[in-house]
Amino acid sequence: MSRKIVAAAAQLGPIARTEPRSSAVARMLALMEEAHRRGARLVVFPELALTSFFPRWLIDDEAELDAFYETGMPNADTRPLFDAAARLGMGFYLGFAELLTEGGRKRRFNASILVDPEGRIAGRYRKVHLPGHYHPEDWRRFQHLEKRYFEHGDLGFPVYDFMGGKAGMCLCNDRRWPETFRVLALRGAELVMLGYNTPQHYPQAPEHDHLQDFHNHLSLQAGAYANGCWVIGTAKAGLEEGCELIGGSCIVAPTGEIVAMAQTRGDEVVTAEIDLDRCSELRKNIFNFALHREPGDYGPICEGAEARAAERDAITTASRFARD
Ligand SMILES: C[C@@H](NC(N)=O)C(=O)O
Repeated sequence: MSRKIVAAAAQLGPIARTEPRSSAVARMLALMEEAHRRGARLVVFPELALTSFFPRWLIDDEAELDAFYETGMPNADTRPLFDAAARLGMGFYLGFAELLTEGGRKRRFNASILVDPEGRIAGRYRKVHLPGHYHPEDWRRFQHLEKRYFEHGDLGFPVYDFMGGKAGMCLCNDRRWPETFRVLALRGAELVMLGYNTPQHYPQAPEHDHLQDFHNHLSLQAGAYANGCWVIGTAKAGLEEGCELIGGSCIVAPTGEIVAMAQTRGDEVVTAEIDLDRCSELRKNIFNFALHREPGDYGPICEGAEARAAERDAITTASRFARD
């Protein structure tokens, strides 16, 4: 049976700090309808797709911070996306900030979900590689406080049976780490979906600003090729609250070739037919893991896990939000 589906990357332009979720959702619904008109059955939205990219601000007021998070999914604001999925017979990926209370403690994650064409949640992911910093740094033009506002994702990199194939998720900075794609591929992922918010300006090395689009595509294309999987990467793009975000949303074939790419930094849909059976072109040949991979020589990749967890715990303990 053919495993071809038309898929879409649904790029969003900037979302203002005051823009209500209802407006962001209306924009996403319009993109979903457009993707549907082009025959798409799957649509990938960005990271933190419902709000402005709030880690760029130091937000001391806890209620103000909480307002950027979702405490349940679906909720009144996002219900229309789930209803549209069922009505149009389309699956989707959505990135959002997740807030839950466990054991009397607030837990915050940079999260994503997979929703199936019946409008049901079929998979969850919480961002593993959190970039940026914990303490505000005045020298920056804008902050990147993901380490302050999110815990390290506690789900690892799960893979789900989804729309006739095996699918995995990641979020933004995760794509720069080859381990993300490799772990997903070792679990059988044929399609990896991700959303991103990537500033054009990289404060620690501004001499790399002109390379941001290149590094984005380098990571996505290498991830696809070295693991023989399809990759769909979707940006929140454009000038958002004074911070320029790259676009370049794209669909990458298992050969590493970009087969569709956004041309703007605004709301834009790009589509391509993805044939999940094409993964075997790589996985049965140059990247036949069973035949050619040499895990016995990869030891250092997994060393230091306990020390790293202890470092993270120390930061979490220092967090006044976590203490509350
Ligand atoms: C800077 C960082 N942004 C993100 N949202 O993870 C990245 O693109 O790697």
